Amino acid sequence: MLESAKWRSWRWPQSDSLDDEPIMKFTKMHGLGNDYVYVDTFRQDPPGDPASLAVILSDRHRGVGADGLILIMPSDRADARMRMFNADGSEGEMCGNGVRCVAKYLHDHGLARKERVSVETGRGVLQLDLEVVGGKARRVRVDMAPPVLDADAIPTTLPGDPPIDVPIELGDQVLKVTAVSMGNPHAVAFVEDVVRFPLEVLGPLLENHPAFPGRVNAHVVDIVSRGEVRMRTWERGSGITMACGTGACAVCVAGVLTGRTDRRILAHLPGGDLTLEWPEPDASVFMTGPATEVFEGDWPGSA
Ligand SMILES: N[C@@H](CCC[C@H](N)C(=O)O)C(=O)O
Repeated sequence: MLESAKWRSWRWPQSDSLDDEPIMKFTKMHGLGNDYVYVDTFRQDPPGDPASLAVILSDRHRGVGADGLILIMPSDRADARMRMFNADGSEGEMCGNGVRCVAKYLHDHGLARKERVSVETGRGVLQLDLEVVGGKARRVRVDMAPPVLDADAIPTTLPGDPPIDVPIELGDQVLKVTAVSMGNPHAVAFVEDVVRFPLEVLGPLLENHPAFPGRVNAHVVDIVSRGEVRMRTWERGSGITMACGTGACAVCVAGVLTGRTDRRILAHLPGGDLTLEWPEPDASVFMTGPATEVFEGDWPGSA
């Protein structure tokens, strides 16, 4: 067969397993490029196996393409409940960029048409204040609850409550990490230059380090000033992402605990900026940033 004819008769492989699936409506949203497929289970049944669905939908070549899946569900304690699944199908207790998008969805889609909404998460019920412009929520300020600093609860086997600047070995490198939980676990390392840091190599080593029995979200940070930092993230279960909201909160807390930053900071992430504030030791951390809806779709599609 001529080379050109061979290509004309070749077909993209189709996945048979999708043929009999019922149509599921979804909304693609992101906070600073940290993107998820959102499924509203107020208006349709929840998917039977959200962990497997998260893996399929997140695939950037054969799926919708996302850092994971977020279910927006009815709650008897709040305006809605959120469950989040990483791209590898593991469930995260909390997602800062995700919860801002959930609040925007509740407002813009008429499920809670008000400027203060509550969302039940693995970190408890959180309160979120919306900045509404032209009838749509654009920015959201979230009361992220106080950080968890007890090593067993983070969880980590590193010494200290919390562990502060503890050296750990990653391959042939040593990195000093501060561990904080915002409902989900974070390890923060202050480095010289976040852009030059080999996050794609050391991120997975830190995520899976034995000192973190539940794995960990890994962040590298460099200090611009006492009120401004740059950070990059390797997320547990999703790899490098453009932003991590809970991670930025953990960076704010780690900056204060290590004496490097003030209690209010502007964090520059690859996807944009977040403002973080931890007003006093036992207080909540407050996170402010944008939430964006990109498009709605059906899964599986009609092709
Ligand atoms: N992107 C998120 C965090 C998502 C969960 C995380 N990967 C985990 O497993 O804990 C954020 O914006 O906070």
